[in-house]
Amino acid sequence: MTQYYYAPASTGNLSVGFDLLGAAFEPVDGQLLGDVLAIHGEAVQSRLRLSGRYQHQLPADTDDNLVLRCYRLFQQRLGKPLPGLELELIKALPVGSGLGSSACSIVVACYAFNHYFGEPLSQSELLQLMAEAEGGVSGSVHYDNVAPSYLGGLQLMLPGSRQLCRALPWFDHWRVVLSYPGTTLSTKAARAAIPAQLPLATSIAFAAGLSRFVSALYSQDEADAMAALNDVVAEPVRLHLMPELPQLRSALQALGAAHLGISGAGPTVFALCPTDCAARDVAAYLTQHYHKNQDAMTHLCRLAPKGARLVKDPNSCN
Ligand SMILES: Nc1ncnc2c1ncn2[C@@H]1O[C@H](COP(=O)(O)OP(=O)(O)OP(=O)(O)O)[C@@H](O)[C@H]1O
Ligand SMILES: N[C@@H](CCO)C(=O)O
Repeated sequence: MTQYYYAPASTGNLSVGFDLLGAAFEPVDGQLLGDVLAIHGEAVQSRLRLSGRYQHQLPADTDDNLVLRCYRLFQQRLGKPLPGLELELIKALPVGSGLGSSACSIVVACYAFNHYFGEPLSQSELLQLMAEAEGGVSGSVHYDNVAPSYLGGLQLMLPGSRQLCRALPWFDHWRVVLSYPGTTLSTKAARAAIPAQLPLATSIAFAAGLSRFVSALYSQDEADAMAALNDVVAEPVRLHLMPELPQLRSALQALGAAHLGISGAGPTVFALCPTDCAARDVAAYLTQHYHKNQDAMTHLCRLAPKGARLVKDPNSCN
């Protein structure tokens, strides 16, 4: 019987935590915003079929698809060959979008293989495998998309600790509007814009912003958490890739958004809103002013408490 697995979209950095903070989001209307992987059965040789809204953005040769690359990596990690699989990737996240698209495929694939074969890898072994696979795409290992997509929620990376990452508190009424303009930005290219070293004043401002945000979440000081959201690391050097950001920010703040930031490496933006009403106005504005082509999409979301998991057949009506 076919098994369907799902992993949600994610926003890396969340403005104050470059490479250290990431959140999984889901539309409030109950839609799935993330990739689905179907395991239809076993075969002599693994085969991958592509479907879904953004299948046209994937490499034509499925051998280059991250799903099959992850299956090879998974077998290497186990140190033994596994049977071939009949796979289908339902690609719902645009590639190079800032929504953690490659991470989402990696997470859903690694999670599915581990579940299907009886969970031979522990949670932290699987997370490490996912981060290595993601590092192969973006040029350096970072967990801020794979961790939330795998585990759900808002995740703070803890480099050097055994736990690897920890879920942070949030505000349940916060809404996040994710808007993808339909154009592409390569994560590798956007990472090349980040300087290898930061001046001391920027390093202190970065540490201060992240600490202030995390401490405001723990003390449930909403105003302080919102005020802390200021990107001093990535936005200043990536602004030339997304020059509309300052104008969009002013317009959305006038509509009630508390913050507008770059989702991951962009070009998707995320707007944090304190109410549903403000989020609806912000979503309407972004749909009208930020969409560039037919591939564009805007979703009114909340934090996704759950990450990768088994789901029902997404094509069935019940
Ligand atoms: N299943 C897949 N999903 C996404 N990208 C894939 C997949 N398989 C192969 N790729 C390739 O991996 C690369 C992903 O590039 P990149 O890291 O810039 O995008 P991304 O992860 O979608 O970005 P972001 O994290 O900003 O959403 C592209 O070259 C793409 O063709
Ligand atoms: N932290 C990563 C996220 C990529 O989606 C970056 O900003 O490069």
